Amino acid sequence: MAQLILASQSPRRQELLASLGVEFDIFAADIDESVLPQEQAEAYVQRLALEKAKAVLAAAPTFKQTTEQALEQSTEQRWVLGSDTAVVVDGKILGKPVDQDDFYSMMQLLSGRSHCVLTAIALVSNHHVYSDCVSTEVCFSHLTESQIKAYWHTGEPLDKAGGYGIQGLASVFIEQITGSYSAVVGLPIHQTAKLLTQADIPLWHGELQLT
Ligand SMILES: Cc1cn([C@H]2C[C@H](O)[C@@H](COP(=O)(O)OP(=O)(O)OP(=O)(O)O)O2)c(=O)[nH]c1=O
Repeated sequence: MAQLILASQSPRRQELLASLGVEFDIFAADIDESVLPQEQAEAYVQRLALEKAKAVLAAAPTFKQTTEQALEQSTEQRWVLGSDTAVVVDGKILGKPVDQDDFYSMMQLLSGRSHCVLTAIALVSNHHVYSDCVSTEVCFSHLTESQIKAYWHTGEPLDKAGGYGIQGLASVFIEQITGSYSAVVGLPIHQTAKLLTQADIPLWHGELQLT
């Protein structure tokens, strides 16, 4: 078993973390993602990233004891990385669209203007918590009804915050971004590398030292 666990079922996060050249296991967190009353967007994504990581850390001893190899490593410090992404427009937090109507309302809100994408990361062990939150501005072109309809029918929007994937077909609608592209996709590479370095987890299979 690896020293690091990614608490995510997102294939984007898995790819982005793998690009840092770290060994990790994957264990998806199952938590309630409801927004609390009066909760601000930044506090929301930070809370969820931490809750995902802590939920998996709490479950870790159970699956750690499932193999002999794992038992050998049970004294080693284990780290869990959790992350959460939300699209924020006019203070409104957009999660994943629940259906077509929800998706249409999201696209109408995002069309022809800028919005903010917040991604929080939390790296936790039994003794430490390292965290960060990255804000990126994304500007959408004006979207027509037929473009919104065509995009819905691609099947891409459903599992993505704000109902779009900057890395996918929606890239054609994006005029400009200011901030971190990888954070919009789901995991801010630079900031994640910094947290891993704080935790003494080597990058690029041990070939890179970030100071
Ligand atoms: C805005 C945007 C979001 N997304 C994705 C990233 C996340 O996977 C998803 C936001 O939902 P999250 O709840 O942050 O993540 P998730 O449920 O997909 O995965 P997990 O909680 O297991 O880590 O939206 C893109 O892929 N591209 C984009 O441009």
